Amino acid sequence: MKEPLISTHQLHCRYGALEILKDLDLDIPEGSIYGFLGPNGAGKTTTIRLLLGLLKPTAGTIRLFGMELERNRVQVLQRVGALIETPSLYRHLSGRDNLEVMRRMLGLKKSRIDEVLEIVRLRQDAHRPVKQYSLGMCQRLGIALALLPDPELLILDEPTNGLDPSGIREMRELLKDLNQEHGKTIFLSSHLLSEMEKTVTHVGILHQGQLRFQGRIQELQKATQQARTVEVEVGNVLLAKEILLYLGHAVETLDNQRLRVAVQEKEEAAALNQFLVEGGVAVYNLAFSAQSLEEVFLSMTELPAFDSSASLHLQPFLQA
Ligand SMILES: Nc1ncnc2c1ncn2[C@@H]1O[C@H](COP(=O)(O)OP(=O)(O)OP(=O)(O)O)[C@@H](O)[C@H]1O
Repeated sequence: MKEPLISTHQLHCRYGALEILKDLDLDIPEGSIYGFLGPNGAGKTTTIRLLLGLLKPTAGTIRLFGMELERNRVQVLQRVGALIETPSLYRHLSGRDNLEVMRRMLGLKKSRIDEVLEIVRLRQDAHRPVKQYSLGMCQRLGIALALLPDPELLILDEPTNGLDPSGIREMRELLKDLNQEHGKTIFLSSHLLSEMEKTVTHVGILHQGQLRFQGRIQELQKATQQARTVEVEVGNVLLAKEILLYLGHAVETLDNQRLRVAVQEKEEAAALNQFLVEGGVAVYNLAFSAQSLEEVFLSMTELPAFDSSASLHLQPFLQA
C-alpha cells in the first residue's frame, strides 16, 4: 500500500502544563482533499504548526512524502505551500507586485506569475492595490503566493474563515480545481463541516486534541445513515426519560413533551414504545429520523448532547 503523503504517529504537544494534542495519528493520502475539522480550540492550528516544522512535538513522529520531517526539514518543506490564517500581504502594492516580490526571492521564471493568477482567478484584478481587495481576494492571493514554487502539497489553515457565502463558494471551487486539474494534495482546517462537506474527499475530526473520526467522507456519511434517532411525544417527559435512561438509551429532552432517543435498529423503536406504555407513559407520537451529517459532527465535537446516565431507582419499578 502507498505511504500517506502526511502521516503522524502518536503525536503529542503541550503548551507548558497544558496538553493540546494527544496520540494524534493522521493519515493524509496523496491526491486527497483532507478536511481537518474541529471546534475552536480543538488543536487544528497547533497541528498545522507541527506539520510545518514551526513547533516541536512533545512526543511522536511526523512524516511527509515518506520522510521524517525532523531530519529532512528543507527537503520536505520545499514541496509544501502553506497559508496560515490571513496571508501577510503588502497592502499598498498590487496583487501582481506582491507575487513579483516573492517570485524574485524564490528565483522563479516570470511567466509563473500569470500562471498562478490564472489558477486563483485574479488576473483581472492583478493590477489593483491589495488594500482594495475583498477578504476572499486576499485569501486567493495568499494561495497564489503559496502556489508560486508549484508545491505538491498545500496546507491551509481555515481558508474560508470570515468569507461571505460567495467567497466560500469561490474558495471551494478553487480547492477542487487545484486538486483535480493541478494534482495538488490539500490539507485544510475548518470548524464548519457544512462548508467543507461537498469539497473534501477525506475527513479528520478533532475534539480536545484527539481524533474522533478519520476516513473518507463517504464513510462519515454512512455512519450518519446508521446514527438514527426517534422523536417521542409523551404525556410525562420526566418519567419517560427515566425509563429510557434505565433501558440504556441516550436521551435528549427537546421540550416539555418531546424526547429524542438514539436507537440502532428499527425494532428498538417498537420495544421502546412498549416499555413506555407498560411503564404508564402515554405515547402520542413516535417519529423516526436519521441524523444529518452536521448533527453527527456536532455529536463528536460537543460535550455529550445526550444524557445517558441510568437512574437506579427505577429498577424495582421496571421489574414489577
Ligand atoms: N502559544 C500558546 N500558548 C499556550 N496555549 C496555546 C498557545 N497556542 C494555542 N494555545 C491553546 O491551545 C489550544 C488549541 O489551540 P489551536 O489554535 O491549535 O486550536 P484551533 O483548533 O486551531 O482553534 P481556532 O480555530 O480557534 O484557531 C487552545 O486551548 C489554545 O488556547
